[in-house]
Order: sequence, then C-alpha cells, then structure tokens
Amino acid sequence: MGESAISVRNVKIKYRCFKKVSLLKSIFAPRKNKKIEYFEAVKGVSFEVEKGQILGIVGKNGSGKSTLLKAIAGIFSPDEGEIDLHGHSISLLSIGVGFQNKLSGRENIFLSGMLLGFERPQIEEKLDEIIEFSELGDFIDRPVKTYSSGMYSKLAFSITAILETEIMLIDEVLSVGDAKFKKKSYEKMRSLIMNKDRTVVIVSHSSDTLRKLCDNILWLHDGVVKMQGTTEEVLPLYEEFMS
Ligand SMILES: Nc1ncnc2c1ncn2[C@@H]1O[C@H](COP(=O)(O)OP(=O)(O)OP(=O)(O)O)[C@@H](O)[C@H]1O
Repeated sequence: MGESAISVRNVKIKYRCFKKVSLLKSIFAPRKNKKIEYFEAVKGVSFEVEKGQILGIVGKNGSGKSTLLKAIAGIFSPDEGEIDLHGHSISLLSIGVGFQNKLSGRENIFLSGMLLGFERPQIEEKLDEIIEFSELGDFIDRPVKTYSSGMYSKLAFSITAILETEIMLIDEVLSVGDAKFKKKSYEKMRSLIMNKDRTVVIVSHSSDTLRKLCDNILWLHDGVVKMQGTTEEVLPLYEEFMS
C-alpha cells in the first residue's frame, strides 16, 4: 500500500428531515407536530485512496455517492467516523455547488478560488487561462444568474481544472456542456489525472468514462460499501447488477 491521500473511517451521515403532517394539524398544534426524523444516507463506510489513484464511485440512484463526496470535500462533517485528507488540498467539481448568482463569472472565479484556499495573486496569475478555457467571452463579466446550465458548468469546470488542487473530486460533470467542450474537458481531465501526484475521485453513472479513467472502483449500495476493487473486477459485476 502506497502513501494515503484520503482515509475514510466508519463514516455515517444522517440528514434531518421534517416529517410531513396534515395542514390542519400544523395549524392547530404547530409545535407538537413538527417531528424531526433522521435519514441515514451513509451507514458506516470505510476506504482508503492512495496518492495518485483514480477512484470511481458507482451505485444506483440514492446510494449515497454525492453525500459521501460532499463530506470528503468538507461541505458537511460526518455524524460519526472520520475523514483524513493527510494535509492535501481538495476541490469538488459538481453542478450547483458554490456560485453566487448575483456576482459575475469573474468575481465567482475569485470567490471559488479563495474557498479552495488560494491567495488572490495566485488566482490573478491563472485568471486569463481560466477565462479562456471557459469559452465564456464577454459573459464572464455578467452575473452568473444569466448563464445557461452549460455555461455555468463550463465555468465550474475551468476553475477546478486550472486552479489545480492535490485531490480533485468530480461529481458527474464530465457529461455536461456541448460536444466540443465535453471533448475538451475530458482531455483536460485526462491530462490532470495523468499527473501521478494528483488523487482523483469520480462519481459517475457512465461505465464508459469510468473504464477509461479509473484504476479502482468503490460500489456503494444503500449507504454501505458493496464492493471495492480494480475496475476490471468491480465494473462488470455492477453492470450486471444494474441491467
Ligand atoms: N438534503 C437532503 N435531505 C434529506 N435526504 C437527502 C438529502 N440529500 C440526499 N438525501 C437522501 O440521501 C440518500 C443519498 O443521496 P445521494 O444524493 O448521496 O445519492 P447518490 O448516490 O448521489 O444518488 P444519484 O445517483 O441519484 O445522484 C438518498 O436517499 C436521498 O434521498
């Protein structure tokens, strides 16, 4: 076993949900009926990711993949267990995470960069490259709320791909944007991944993408690890299960 980049030890994550009550009940006894329920989305998951490894996470809808990724990214902390990144910098590339809609694309580059732990001069140094890669042209100075979903994801991808962190978490975004951008982002991702110092975790429903990019696969099922192993070992069994 090589040097560890991510250690996930017995992680459990619960969501707080409010139980639905009838409208009448909530009007006449509002406090009494505000029942909180918990839903455990991740139920004691443990695994290690070695430095330089490219791990794919698979599982049917609702199996806890995105929840786990957000916990690794530090967006929320686990209710139990621990996640150790061994001091590595980390970024999460995911649709719908992280932009301030009223701010321009350019302002969001600075905001996201700072949230990723970069200093302003470091971001300034990479600014032109990010804008160029995003292909947003003049839109870069317009509020992000005026962007189409494809433009939004182009910006998100460009920030994460150009401001390189040691660990990159990617949630399903390789399949967005127009065909040309999809190809370009796939190539960029490949070159980032080829850097053996970088550790990558990809959540995807595309076996094709996973087969091309990943060395290892973690299969989550109803919040627990069903299987972990090499891509050749796990992916055929997962595909058979899903067919
Ligand atoms: N904010 C939330 N509040 C309550 N339950 C949630 C919340 N977000 C997710 N869940 C539940 O947690 C479980 C895991 O969700 P998660 O999004 O992690 O699954 P996933 O494997 O990424 O699914 P998909 O493949 O559909 O993206 C699901 O049952 C989902 O309904």
